[in-house]
Amino acid sequence: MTTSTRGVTRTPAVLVLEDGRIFRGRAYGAVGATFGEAVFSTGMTGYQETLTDPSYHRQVVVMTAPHVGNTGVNDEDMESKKIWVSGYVVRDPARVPSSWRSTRTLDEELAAQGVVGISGIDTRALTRHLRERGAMRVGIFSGEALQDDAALLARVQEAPEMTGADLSAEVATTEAYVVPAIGEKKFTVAAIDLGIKGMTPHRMAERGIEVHVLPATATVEDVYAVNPDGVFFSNGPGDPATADHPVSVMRGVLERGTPLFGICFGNQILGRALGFGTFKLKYGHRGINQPVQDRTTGKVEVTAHNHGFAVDAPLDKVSDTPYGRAEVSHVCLNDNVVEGLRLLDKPAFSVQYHPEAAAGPHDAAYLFDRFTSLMSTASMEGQRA
Ligand SMILES: NC(=O)CC[C@H](N)C(=O)O
Repeated sequence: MTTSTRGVTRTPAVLVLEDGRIFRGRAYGAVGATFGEAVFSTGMTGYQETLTDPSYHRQVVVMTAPHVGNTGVNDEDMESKKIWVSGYVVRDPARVPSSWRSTRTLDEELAAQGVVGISGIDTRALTRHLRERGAMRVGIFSGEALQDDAALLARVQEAPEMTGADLSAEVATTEAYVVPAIGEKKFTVAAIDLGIKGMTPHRMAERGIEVHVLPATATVEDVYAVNPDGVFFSNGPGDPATADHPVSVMRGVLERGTPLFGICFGNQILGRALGFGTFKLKYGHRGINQPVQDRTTGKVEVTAHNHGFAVDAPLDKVSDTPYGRAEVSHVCLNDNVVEGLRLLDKPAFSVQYHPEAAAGPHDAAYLFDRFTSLMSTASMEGQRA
């Protein structure tokens, strides 16, 4: 038996960073070898939502919270059908989960899904290292995958980098599907799935929106075939610089002036569609307590984040774009990173963070209401025309 149902195992494991720093611990979840980009998340709760967020595809997530797995795993909090992180790093796994909703331990779930992890390492030291040196490639090795350190390091250095990675098609649906409105149907939205989280269509459905989730490969014609009142671009993994197809679809939507909303990858795509660049942050934002200011109201909200890239747009001026004037609507108060964009002459906006709040605070839920009111206004104008 190489893993234990109680999160405690004596099977040695090693975490090797691409710059040669090594941490030794114990296997957690599946035993074997895995690779990805090492990133840290500061969320103290919500690990199940983090693990199943498709935006974490090809990332090895380091939890800064020292005790992980306390509430076990249930069937309700999944953001997608499976765990997407490529590896998981925790300090001290819970030995006995305690929640009335829990049906199994986190360790069992990781093992059942073949997700290689490591526990018993100094996650604070690892996080400080990533904060100083930046997110970088990493490997976790246990069981038969253990070799001498130099051989493991060579394997890590051969793994693909996140910069330049085009990953949406690896996580998105291949078939369109519909999430029905809850209660009276008021609007139809075409949602481009670049790695969508389950809570996002749900938040729209709660507001009377019927959501047609379309594959990442959907064309402008596919979008308008559902006769949408609004178009949504989802979160997703990878480097936004590679997302040429969604950028061209979004430009088609902007040309027609249909109400448009984007979250995270969707914000980066709006940035690119408007002609701004995107860049890789040194170590990104991942957690559920990031302060963001909505510059349109001055209010500060506490928000959920998971992004490693950001839009490069001027904070202090309105920009002229091919689709009219645009401005930075939201900014992160920790580091002044662009957290939202809006057009002044068209009903289009986006945020870099996660108003669907899975997991996370609900401060930003008003953004779904903003999208709904853009659709209401557009439909009233349509009736007047
Ligand atoms: N959650 C997301 O949509 C992440 C977007 C992008 N992959 C990034 O890391 O910045």
